[in-house]
Amino acid sequence: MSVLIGTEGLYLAHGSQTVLRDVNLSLARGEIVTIVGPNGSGKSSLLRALIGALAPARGRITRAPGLRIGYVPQKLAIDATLPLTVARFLGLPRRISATRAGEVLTGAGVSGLADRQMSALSGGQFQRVLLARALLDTPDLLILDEPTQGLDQPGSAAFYQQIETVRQETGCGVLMVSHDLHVVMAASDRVLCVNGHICCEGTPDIVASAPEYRALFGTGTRGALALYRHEHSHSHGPEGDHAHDHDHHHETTGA
Ligand SMILES: Nc1ncnc2c1ncn2[C@@H]1O[C@H](COP(=O)(O)OP(=O)(O)OP(=O)(O)O)[C@@H](O)[C@H]1O
Repeated sequence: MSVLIGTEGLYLAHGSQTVLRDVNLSLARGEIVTIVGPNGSGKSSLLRALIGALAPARGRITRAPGLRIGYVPQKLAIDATLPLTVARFLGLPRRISATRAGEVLTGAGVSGLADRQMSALSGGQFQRVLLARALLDTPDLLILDEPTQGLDQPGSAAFYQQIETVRQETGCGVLMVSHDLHVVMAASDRVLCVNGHICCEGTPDIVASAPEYRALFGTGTRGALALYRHEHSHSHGPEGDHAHDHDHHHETTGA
């Protein structure tokens, strides 16, 4: 198994606030791993650390030599008044050939969009274009932060299907954050459930039946709007003797 990226005892902080504790993970080529967890649980911070945009407060991140990462951000605001075609957008900041633009758009499942205006794309098309941009460097690892935010259920399912196709065609590893619990459970090889630390992890079946996951998300994840209540209390050794109680209400949209 060829490990692409891993962490050992990783702690992340914003200023004096520790947002993630003692994260140990590893991701291999060809795997699709999804991170789930409530809002503010540290998911985006973890992705940002893995791409090198947030320095560890403690611990280590190891990357395979020469690892190429393609990143799809959570949000990308483009001025709607700016005339910018999809092909031009893909060529920022480095110019690319029309052939290459066509290739990555095809890889993202939207081959006909090159000449469209970015401002005229639907939410789903926009996300596909961001995916196409992430494919430009032929990444070994694709990292996606809530790539289906704002998409409806069929749109989300189609997007994840495209990720699966990319994985099959390129053999890359995929790490993504998602709130689409039902899709996550169907589309991932492994799931990491995060809430300030990794609460539980494993195959979707194992995670879905883990008490920590059920405490966060309940037993049914099929509703269009899942209201979940998180109450868990546990302690971690040997140094993390923090017992904590959470009592949050969260709304997950698009689930
Ligand atoms: N740049 C920053 N400066 C200060 N605090 C930050 C920064 N980014 C995130 N945080 C804080 O770190 C914590 C974790 O945020 P993060 O964005 O990693 O969570 P998340 O699980 O991705 O949340 P969501 O599901 O809402 O996207 C939150 O309390 C957040 O307010």
